Amino acid sequence: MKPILQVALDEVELARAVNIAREAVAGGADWLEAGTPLIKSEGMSAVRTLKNEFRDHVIVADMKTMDTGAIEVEMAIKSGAGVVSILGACDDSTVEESVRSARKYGARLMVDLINVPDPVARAVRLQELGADIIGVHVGIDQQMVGKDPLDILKGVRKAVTIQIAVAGGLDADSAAGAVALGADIVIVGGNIIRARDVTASAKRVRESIDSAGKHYIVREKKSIDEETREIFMQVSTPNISDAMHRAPAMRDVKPLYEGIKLVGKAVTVQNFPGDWSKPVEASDVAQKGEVIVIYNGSNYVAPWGELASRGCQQKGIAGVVIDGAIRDVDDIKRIKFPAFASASVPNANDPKGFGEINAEITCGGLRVRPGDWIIGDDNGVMVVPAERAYEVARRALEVKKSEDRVRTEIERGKTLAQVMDLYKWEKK
Ligand SMILES: O=C(CO)[C@H](O)[C@H](O)COP(=O)(O)O
Repeated sequence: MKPILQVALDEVELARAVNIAREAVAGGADWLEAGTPLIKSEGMSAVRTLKNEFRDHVIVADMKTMDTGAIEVEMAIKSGAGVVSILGACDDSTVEESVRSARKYGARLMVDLINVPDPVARAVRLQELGADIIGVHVGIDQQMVGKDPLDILKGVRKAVTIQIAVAGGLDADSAAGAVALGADIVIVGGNIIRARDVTASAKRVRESIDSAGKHYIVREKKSIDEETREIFMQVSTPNISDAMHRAPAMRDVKPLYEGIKLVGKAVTVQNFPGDWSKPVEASDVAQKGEVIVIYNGSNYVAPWGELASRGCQQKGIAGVVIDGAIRDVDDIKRIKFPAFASASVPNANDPKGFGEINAEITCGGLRVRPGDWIIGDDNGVMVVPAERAYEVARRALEVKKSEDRVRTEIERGKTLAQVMDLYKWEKK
């Protein structure tokens, strides 16, 4: 049996969802899911509209029901859903009521294991209760902190015989992995619906799952730091700011030249104006890929210049960020060493040995601790606390994906206000 490709329409605008669904169907989507955000925003009319537009496709209503199973399942089925999804975390009585309703009105019941403490035991129980499909699902917020549905799938597959659907940040590669591990249905949201070319992206997933048994190779997982760096290299500082609830960048700290992309963990320096020992000694402390971040305390005397930059470049240090002045701007530009500063002056003064390396500092108005992630580009410099780096990177990537989709719609002739339906979402 060919695996089923279910595309989750996690949109808030019905018209956009329908357009995306059309493109996804052209790429090979089998089932279309009215995602929870769409249902919350548009209600059952989302399910009704999808059914009317796509008569030959199964419409899945991702109700995420936690209580009153009978009513919610009934209303979804009567609106056109062929599959209704409820939460496995609910009470058994809610599952039983949902099963009764699904049987009565002729649809299948999917039960979603999102956030269930013991997914294997719960899956066994849900099968006993009459669920038709088990949903192995790692939610979007959980994905952002590194959880992976494929880690749960193996155990659940061994424990139940009913169909299994898998969801949670799947792309062409991991969707194939899910099929290779025994999934019958793969649910893909973001990686299809937010792609610049939805049809091409759905097609990639389609081909990948259809040949999963033959070609799938389990890839080694990268370290969190490696993955974090790779993602930060792909996103912009505006993406990161948006991902951090519009957090500010370093104030007045600007790139020395256009086109810099700086990513790395911070080695910090608290300096005193008119001294340059500690900033330059930090080049001996910093490792390959790290960023030296200096609070200099003055825009009128530079603790850093071309020679320090050359030494760092030789060692593979990613760059320097200075709240304060820099010098030798022309030479630093010529050797293309990534540098950000708030001013440039010719004078440096003397090395004296005051200050401290790897203390907590404030740079451009932001707190920076050793090991925090620093990301700089043409827009400015963002600081991401070490303990949230992976999560912020993943969220920034989601922001980028959403923007890619919005860009496509603008290129087709709409304004940003129209694409986002800004008027509807103004605060009332
Ligand atoms: O139900 C959901 C979130 O709760 C999503 O629809 C599901 O996770 C699929 O989307 P994605 O592929 O973006 O994770």
